[in-house]
Amino acid sequence: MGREFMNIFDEWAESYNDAVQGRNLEYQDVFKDYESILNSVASKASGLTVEFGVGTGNLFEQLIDHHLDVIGIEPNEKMRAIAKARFPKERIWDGDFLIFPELGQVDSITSSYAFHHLTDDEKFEAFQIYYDLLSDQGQIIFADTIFEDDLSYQQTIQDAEQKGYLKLAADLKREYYTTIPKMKSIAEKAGFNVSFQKLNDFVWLMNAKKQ
Ligand SMILES: C[S@@+](CC[C@H](N)C(=O)[O-])C[C@H]1O[C@@H](n2cnc3c(N)ncnc32)[C@H](O)[C@@H]1O
Repeated sequence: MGREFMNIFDEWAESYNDAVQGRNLEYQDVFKDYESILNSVASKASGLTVEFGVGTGNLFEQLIDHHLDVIGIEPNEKMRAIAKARFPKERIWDGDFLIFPELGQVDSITSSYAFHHLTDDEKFEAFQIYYDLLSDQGQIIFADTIFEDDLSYQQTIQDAEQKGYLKLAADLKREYYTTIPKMKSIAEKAGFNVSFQKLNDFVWLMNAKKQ
């Protein structure tokens, strides 16, 4: 289910929006061009759109601004409460990438800064679920930290340690960041054509379309 990191978000919920605005030095490069990254996701979505890992609702807001019919799924109670307070009339439900309320068929599955909470096996499980959930022209549009290869992953951890960014280094070691070749293979095995676009030194846009 990938819900093992909920305690981190219990602590981070209140200050999360400071971090995305660059006020947390360690995460400045991770959140560089944050609003434009979210816009890259929202501008590709169409039709009935689900967002996983809504957090405080920043991508959710852009999806609404793009006039999409959106359902948000967020497992952390504190994060969900913040998003719900911002968008009281919208559908923001408890659930996670793998276990969520019945949605019917959807056209776009979106997420930002969240898919790395699943192991690679869970990522494959999620993509299998999404294949059945999506309409024929449906697509997955995720922005998340992902590395070009294992070497660049290890180098990024070393860089963070050398800069004294110990929280960032611990995060990179603890959570399930993957590489582009691994993610490409996961998506293709689940029946998708996938492309990747680099958005900053950490974050890539992944666009997976049903074959
Ligand atoms: C770094 S925040 C990103 C929030 C928002 N999408 C953004 O771009 O600012 C990650 C979010 O993913 C959620 N999350 C963690 N594990 C998850 C899971 N297994 N399924 C869905 N969401 C998860 C966390 O609760 C948190 O709200």
